[in-house]
Amino acid sequence: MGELTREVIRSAPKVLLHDHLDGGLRPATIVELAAEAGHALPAGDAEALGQWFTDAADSGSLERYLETFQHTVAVMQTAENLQRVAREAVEDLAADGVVYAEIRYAPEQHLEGGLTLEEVVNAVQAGFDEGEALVADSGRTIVVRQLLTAMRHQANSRQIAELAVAHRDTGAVGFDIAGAEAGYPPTRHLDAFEYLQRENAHFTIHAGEAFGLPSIWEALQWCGADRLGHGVRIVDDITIDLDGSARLGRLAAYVRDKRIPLELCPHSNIQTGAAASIAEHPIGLLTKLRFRVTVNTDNRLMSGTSMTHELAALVDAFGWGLDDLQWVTVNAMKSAFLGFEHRLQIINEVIKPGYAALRG
Ligand SMILES: O=c1[nH]cnc2c1ncn2[C@H]1C[C@H](O)[C@@H](CO)O1
Ligand SMILES: [Zn+2]
Repeated sequence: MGELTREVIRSAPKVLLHDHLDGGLRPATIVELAAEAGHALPAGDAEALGQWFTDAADSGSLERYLETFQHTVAVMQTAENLQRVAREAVEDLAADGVVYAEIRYAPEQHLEGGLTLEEVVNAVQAGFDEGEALVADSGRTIVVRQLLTAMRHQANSRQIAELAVAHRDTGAVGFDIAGAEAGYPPTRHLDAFEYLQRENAHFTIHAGEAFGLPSIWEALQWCGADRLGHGVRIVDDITIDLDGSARLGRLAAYVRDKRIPLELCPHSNIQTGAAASIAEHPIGLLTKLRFRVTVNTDNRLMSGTSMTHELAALVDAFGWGLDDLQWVTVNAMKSAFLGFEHRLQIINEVIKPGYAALRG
């Protein structure tokens, strides 16, 4: 589709469900805050630092990818810095045409400067509020909510789940677990997930990224996840016959039948070795098979990406058009943890009119 230039994709309304706050800082902000905090960086200027992050994250291993976060988390240890990073994330997403975003981070990783968990969540919320207001002043609109993540190798998930429930009416719409997947199955945190279910709360689980079907199965059938963070390895349960037809195993059929949202993050998967290239990424197959596909950035800094960049790559690789972009956007909005009426309002008043205007 010739008319789908980057500028058209940028101006199209987009919805982002899987974006890490500590994976999306501006390199210039890290340089400035690291100097103040006395934190040594692997590169001295913003451009070189941005390049260092994408190179270092490009290792083919999730564990090595995650090591780079030490340099972002190090500058997110005061309320002032957290608020700034959160505000800038909202501004950057709005400038990229994102109209709704759920941004996640692990509060337990931001206590080294003496903040309490409560203060961390409040500082991030202050940044989101400030960002939304600045964006509104500039004539755009964006709605941003928090997801609180617990680290899967730690033992704080129940406490973080309680924190998410405590802030459910003040900006936090859900919970997540993240970190190295192999060796840390989601059932380690069953207590947290059962608590959330009793509280009628929403959660997603990073599963099926660096580890395959057992992780997805546990996340859904033991833990009760509403969505799958990545979930890309559900393709391991799909067989393509010689005539090209697809056969779904029981788990893949369950995921599709139940419309379980897949928070796919194509460029991140290439960096961590979960996919070889965009053209070979399972998102092509999963879209054809009508899974509940959503497109996400994961870590804009480490993956050198944006929603526009992710979608442009899919347009190039799979010939996606405006209908496909609208489909993944509506899929994502339907799958958001925001209340139903608010989701519907964004679909009907922002997304659909936005795409209609682009069709001219
Ligand atoms: O793609 C990911 N898989 C697992 N863990 C991740 C991924 N991206 C970021 N994280 C981790 C590193 C961050 O410090 C943490 C909270 O955002 O989540
Ligand atoms: Zn992630």
